[in-house]
Amino acid sequence: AVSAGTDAGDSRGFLLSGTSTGPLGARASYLVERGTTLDLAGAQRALQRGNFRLQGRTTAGFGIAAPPAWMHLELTNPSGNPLAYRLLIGMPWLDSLDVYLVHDGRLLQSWRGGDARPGAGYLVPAVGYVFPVRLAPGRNELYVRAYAPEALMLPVSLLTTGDLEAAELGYRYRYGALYGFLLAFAIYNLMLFRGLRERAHLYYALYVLSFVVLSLVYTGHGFMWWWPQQTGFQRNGLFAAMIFYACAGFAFASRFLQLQDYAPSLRRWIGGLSLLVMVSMAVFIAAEFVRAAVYLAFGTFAVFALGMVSLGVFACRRDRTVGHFFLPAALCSMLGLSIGLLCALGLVTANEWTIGAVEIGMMLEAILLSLALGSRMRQQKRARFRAERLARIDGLTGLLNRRAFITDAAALWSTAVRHGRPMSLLLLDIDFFKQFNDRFGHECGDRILERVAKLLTQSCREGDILSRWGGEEFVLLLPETDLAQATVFGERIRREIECNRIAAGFQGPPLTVSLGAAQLQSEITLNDLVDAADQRLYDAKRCGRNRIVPPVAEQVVA
Ligand SMILES: Nc1nc2c(ncn2[C@@H]2O[C@H](COP(=O)(O)OP(=O)(O)OP(=O)(O)O)[C@@H](O)[C@H]2O)c(=O)[nH]1
Repeated sequence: AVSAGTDAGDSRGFLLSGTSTGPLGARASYLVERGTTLDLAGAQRALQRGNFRLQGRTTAGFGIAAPPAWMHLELTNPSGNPLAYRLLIGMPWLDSLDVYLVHDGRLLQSWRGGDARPGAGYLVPAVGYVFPVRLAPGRNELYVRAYAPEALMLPVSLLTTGDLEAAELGYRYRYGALYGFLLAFAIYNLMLFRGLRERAHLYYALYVLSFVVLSLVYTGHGFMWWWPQQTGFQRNGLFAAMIFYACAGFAFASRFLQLQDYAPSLRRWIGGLSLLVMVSMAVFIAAEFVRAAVYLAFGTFAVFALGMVSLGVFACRRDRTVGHFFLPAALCSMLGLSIGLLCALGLVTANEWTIGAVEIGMMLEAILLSLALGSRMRQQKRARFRAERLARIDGLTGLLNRRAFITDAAALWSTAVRHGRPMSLLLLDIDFFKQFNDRFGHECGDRILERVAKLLTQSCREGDILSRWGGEEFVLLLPETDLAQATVFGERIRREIECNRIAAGFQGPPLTVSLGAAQLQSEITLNDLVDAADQRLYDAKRCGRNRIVPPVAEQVVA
């Protein structure tokens, strides 16, 4: 939205044409205020003495924890009429900003801005400080004194009202999208944490939210809209959010990369250092050690940028699948963060893209991590499903175990009781299994159990519940089956096992089974039904084995 104006001035001045100028940093000269504080007259004298220096960059940078700096810019209006412009100092986190417009050596107007002063005068969030200047015909001079203890840069340009509005609109869309996306992502992770109780989601939500707070502070959105009078909060909020962002990021990385499984001491170190950094920052803020807070915040950021990528590499080297998702995501955000840091240190020229690199990196990271979290969730779901399945299954026969039987039977039980439907239970026990085991060995015993299980599975109808009750005992719950039908079914099984030569291959007597059958009666529990069948199984054993009780002929009396 910004076009370069006509430049026919000398290396320090700028000839205005009425259109927007590009960044004017290379046209201005600068003086860093060391020791004594200068007022306008002092700055003018320093200029005359030749103490102002060119930086030769489109945007001047003074690094972190820098003292206040002065800028002087000559603007020549060659037309016969005043030119109205918006002077844009594109740095929303300046603590103090004094702008003086001098014409023919006379002060025409001055403005005061900066977020160390209550009220958000002249601040346009994300865009910077905007002053309405009228540049009279002839030679105008701008003197700007700026101070930002965190990181000082001075992106200066003159915009027409239309170009400024277009730029503002662009920023509004950009931050609307950024905050909307990140907040939705944070809420999504908080909900996942609530449902799954997995702390990686909580830490990620905190990490994203602290970035949003950090961005609200440094773009001035928070100061403009929510806390225009709280200058202390504006300054300390930045330091606190920087530290919290890094610590939440490390906590998330430790958890997400499951460091506790293969690098528990590294995890403890990260936790300990994070705590130390947070406590130190709290002390610096309370004691108003601003320089110490600045160094700690930026130092932590640098360690964070390196640390996140190193953790990703470490996890990949340990063959952790999550590392392969994490590393590219961390690379995106850390690249953005590093560009932002270099920009703050004055090592990279500040512009819309270098200052916004952190946000772009953060968006990319969130997108990549949402894929990673999704895949991790899928993996965990599969593992949980496997574990749940294994917990229900008898390892030898592959049938349901006793616990799973009781759970599954409960559902059928209540339906049968509610609707007065018949239901029966068969308890089956292999005869003389001990002898068989003793004679042919435990291994052969196992094979027999597997074969009996297979035969029972093939004999069952859909809807029956078959389970290994324990040892060489099996149970069958038969819905929609009365006692007569159950005993017929049980008898068929008994005969099949007897004739099927289950124990073929072993030179021994044919394998037989005994069964007890019982039918659901009103007012009894599943336990009662099992007990009744067990009693009959005992009777079957007592009466010589290889039979079902009640026998098929007695169905009517049961
Ligand atoms: N191979 C094998 N044997 C098992 C398993 N579970 C239990 N057993 C054996 O099954 C045998 C059951 O013996 P008992 O309870 O005396 O019953 P039985 O020999 O079948 O005699 P009756 O039931 O009275 O006909 C024991 O020797 C157990 O060690 C298993 O998973 N594999």
